[in-house]
Amino acid sequence: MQPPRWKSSEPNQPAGVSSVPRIRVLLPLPLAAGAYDYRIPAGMAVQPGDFVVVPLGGRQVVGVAWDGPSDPDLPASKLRDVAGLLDVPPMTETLRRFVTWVAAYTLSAPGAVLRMAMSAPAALEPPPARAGWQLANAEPPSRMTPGRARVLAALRPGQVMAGAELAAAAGVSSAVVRGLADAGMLVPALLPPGRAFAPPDLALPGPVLGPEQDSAAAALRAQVAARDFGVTLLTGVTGSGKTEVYLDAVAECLREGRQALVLLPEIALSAQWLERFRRRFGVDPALWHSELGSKTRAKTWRAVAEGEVGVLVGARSALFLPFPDLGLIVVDEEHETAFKQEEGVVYHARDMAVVRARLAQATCVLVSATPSLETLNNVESGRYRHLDLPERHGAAGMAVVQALDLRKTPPERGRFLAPPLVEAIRETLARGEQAMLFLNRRGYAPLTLCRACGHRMRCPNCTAWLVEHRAQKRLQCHHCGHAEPIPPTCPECSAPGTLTPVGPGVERVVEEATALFPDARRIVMASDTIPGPAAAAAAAAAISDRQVDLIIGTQIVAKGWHFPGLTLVGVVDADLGLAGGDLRAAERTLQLLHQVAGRAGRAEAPGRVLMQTFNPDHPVMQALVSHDFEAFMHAEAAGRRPGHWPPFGRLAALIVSSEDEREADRAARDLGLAAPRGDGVEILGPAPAPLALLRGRHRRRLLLKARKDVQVQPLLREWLERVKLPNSVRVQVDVDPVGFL
Ligand SMILES: Nc1ncnc2c1ncn2[C@@H]1O[C@H](COP(=O)(O)OP(=O)(O)OP(=O)(O)O)[C@@H](O)[C@H]1O
Ligand SMILES: [Zn+2]
Repeated sequence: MQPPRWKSSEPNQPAGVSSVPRIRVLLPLPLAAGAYDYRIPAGMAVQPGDFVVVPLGGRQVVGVAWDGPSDPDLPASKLRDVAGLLDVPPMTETLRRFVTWVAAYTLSAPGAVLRMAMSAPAALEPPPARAGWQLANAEPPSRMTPGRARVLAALRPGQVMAGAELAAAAGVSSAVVRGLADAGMLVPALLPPGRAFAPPDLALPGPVLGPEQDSAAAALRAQVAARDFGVTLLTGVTGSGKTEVYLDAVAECLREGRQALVLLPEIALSAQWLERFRRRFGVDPALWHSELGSKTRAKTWRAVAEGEVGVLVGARSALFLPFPDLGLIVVDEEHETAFKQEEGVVYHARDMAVVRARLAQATCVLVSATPSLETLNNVESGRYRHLDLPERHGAAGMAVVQALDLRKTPPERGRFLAPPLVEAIRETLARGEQAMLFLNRRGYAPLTLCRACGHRMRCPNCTAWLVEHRAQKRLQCHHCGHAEPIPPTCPECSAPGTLTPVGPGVERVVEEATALFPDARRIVMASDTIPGPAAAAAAAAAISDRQVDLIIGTQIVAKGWHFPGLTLVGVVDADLGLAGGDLRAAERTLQLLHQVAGRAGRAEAPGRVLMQTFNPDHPVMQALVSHDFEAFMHAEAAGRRPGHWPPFGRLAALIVSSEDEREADRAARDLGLAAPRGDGVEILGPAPAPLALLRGRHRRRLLLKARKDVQVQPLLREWLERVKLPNSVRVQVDVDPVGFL
């Protein structure tokens, strides 16, 4: 093993009971036990943070030397040796503490969290060295051509250049370079590692900020320059320039020589954001999301660890990247549920961003036009600062929002667009402007029903209806991916041709719009038509270039798009998110509809938003019409405070699941009987989850509701320890649940 570049070669003797030097090593595996002890062999120096190779059973595993004392009762004879040290920058103490913190908060195995911080295994191997050519100290060759002379002149003594680059610099073919090597004039040499990411150009002028933007930006810059922990909520109506303002803080962070991380809820839909970044800094930021190829992942992870990445834009998992000195974390659209990870380690990236910022002595900026009640409550209690941009940038005013009462002006039979909306689209298109129709439901129809017997087509694996996708002529489950052809007869009563689609999905709206506006150039934006970042970028470009008149889509269209020609937004079913009785149903519906509405009228031409609803008097509709988000959130707070619902109390959910229904019931009952009791603690359930069957597993839920001053983690830990469950039963713990399915 070569001495690593990253440390002195002095062997260390960590505190231990015996004279045998030992160290704890955390492995990226979901082991409940946490770190294991290993012996440090003579001549090896291992410090907490070092990436090490250790034996585990019959395997060699890469882990991280961890903090804390080793187990004094473990005899030295039981210890196995650390097998090797990897040539990677060690994991910082900040990141190690973050891993430990997240594990404790979410009740996850520390190794499961560590795995998220080591999510690019290939990055732990040294980057492949590339070979190039260097001048040899040799006699000039007997045959000297002008081409050969140019090659030799292109290289300074000691300089190494790649063959292709050298040939290009000399204007010769690569055969000429090879010929010189054969003649002994050039010798192979290793190229110095190149920079994988170009540094952002801080000399480029940003936009001239308006007075309110300017004072918000100045406050953020000061916070970043203070190099101290602090959280700021940046609010402002859609189109007020929040992005431009926080990019100023990013620039300040780079000037401080620290790294900046920007979390976006859906990085695949961020083409316009990336373009803006490029304009501002002259380079692309590093990216991090689940669709990166493994090579790019490895390259990015390594470059982050080596401090070479100034700005990284990523999805929630980017929080676990090994930044050496993070100075700023921005969480854009902080209210978005996409920041909640629901599988594996269940965590909320917005909340964990605050934790990582605190551990790193960094600034955290939460950005939204419609912040969550959690965040507003933190502003109210003085924990977070608040900066607000009250107006749209430039000439644009806020769009006029109207609720369209479907009871008064219903659509024609079998249609879904009410006459006033149809008329508004017609006028908009006639003016040469763009219109958008939004329905947050994929497919053609959410339900297929037999007209003869009333049978509903359901998923065999989930508590869910099958959704018709007409283009594929299939019924699909949106939870488990089950798909089947549309049967010619009803599977229940065998009546032929009686299966009927009920309700609209976005495909059905497209069908209706096509019939109504056959000449309009349409684009459909749903996850099946916009499968990835490239498709999203192409769609955005086509809309910006005015190659499209009518945009029809699911929540993809609500994202931060800036389409100057778009003046009308029609919401096909504004009531959609209100059903279900979820704690945050109203809040979330408002946030989503506000965001869609915010796409209209962002340039000079005024915008208009029409929301089709059966509840025009609902507080959500009223808040949207009056643009009074604040009053709505006050009312929300007033509704939640007395019952100690979040953010005025704490929640944790246990989801018990098994392939065997009775086993799931038994386990849920046993957990219910063993539930913690006491002052300020309440247990709701067990009860079947709304998705009582999901991917073939029967699911039961228990909810622990506690007063704000109660620490729920120890309660949960003791609770789970009290109950012995069969291995086939899974219990998922969700601290601060966002979804209740
Ligand atoms: N000071 C400025 N000078 C020039 N252009 C600006 C300025 N501020 C904002 N803009 C432009 O106005 C548009 C809206 O700004 P931005 O996207 O930052 O707003 P936002 O508040 O983040 O919007 P949303 O919440 O809808 O995503 C963008 O095209 C942006 O480039
Ligand atoms: Zn299913």
